Amino acid sequence: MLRSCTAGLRSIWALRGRREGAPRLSTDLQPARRLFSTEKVIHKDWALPNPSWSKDLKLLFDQFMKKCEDGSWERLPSYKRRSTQESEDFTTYFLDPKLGEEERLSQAQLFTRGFEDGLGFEYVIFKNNDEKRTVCLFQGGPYLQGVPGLLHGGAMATMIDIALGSCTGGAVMTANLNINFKRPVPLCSVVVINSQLDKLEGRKLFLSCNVRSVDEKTLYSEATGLFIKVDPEKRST
Ligand SMILES: CCCCCCCCCCCC(=O)SCCNC(=O)CCNC(=O)[C@H](O)C(C)(C)COP(=O)(O)OP(=O)(O)OC[C@H]1O[C@@H](n2cnc3c(N)ncnc32)[C@H](O)[C@@H]1OP(=O)(O)O
Repeated sequence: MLRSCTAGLRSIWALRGRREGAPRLSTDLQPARRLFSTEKVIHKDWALPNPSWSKDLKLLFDQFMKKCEDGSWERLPSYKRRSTQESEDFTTYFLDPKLGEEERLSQAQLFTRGFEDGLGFEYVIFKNNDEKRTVCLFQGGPYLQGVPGLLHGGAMATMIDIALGSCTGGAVMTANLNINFKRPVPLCSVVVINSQLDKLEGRKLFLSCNVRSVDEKTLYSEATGLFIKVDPEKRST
């Protein structure tokens, strides 16, 4: 496991070296990743393959892309910043314009997308709207280490939070997250997070998920979460 991780790292460092002095998104290195405007970093879709993705991750990605062809599944794009509408929902709720926070937050970005390719969180989420469930394919890179050779539990919790959140749609906050860590996850391995919406009660969304190995033989974690739709009539701060 560590050998394959080292090999992966070597290719990551090689890519980093090649990138020095060049624009971060030179198209020869990341042909599959799209740019939607001249504001490169902001609008890049990160939920697409890059050279750090392992064979397992690419294979699963291709399988799910096939499932998207009949419209039953969709791949969720992922940006460093939320869409304008989502940001507006949250900004209205959380930020006091009098405090000038908008300027301070102009550099804010989703922390799972703040790592160089392959070093942190590599993931893509597919959603089945009819079945109210998502599948998240996640490869945790070497900067997410906890116990030597293993993925940090906090990194796993982060991905579980995002995976559960992806089942909700709209502006929600995590109110409660309960995780049972059953087996440690090897660093640089690929896991599959199956999440579903179990119950909707007013503004409360009850969700659950499990985290398994690619061959489904190992159950790494199980979790439940309570998410609350933000109330536009309320301010939290
Ligand atoms: C690829 C794209 C995907 C992208 C998807 C990305 C998803 C990313 C997800 C990341 C999300 C985060 O990290 S969020 C960051 C971590 N979370 C937070 O910081 C949340 C902090 N807490 C809060 O702001 C607040 O407590 C809220 C918003 C959760 C709830 O406040 P509120 O709106 O005033 O609601 P409130 O009236 O208190 O509660 C509403 C109902 O919920 C119940 N309730 C509230 N909290 C709890 C609780 N912990 N446990 C049980 N029940 C609770 C209340 O009893 C009530 O039930 P009843 O009386 O109606 O029956």
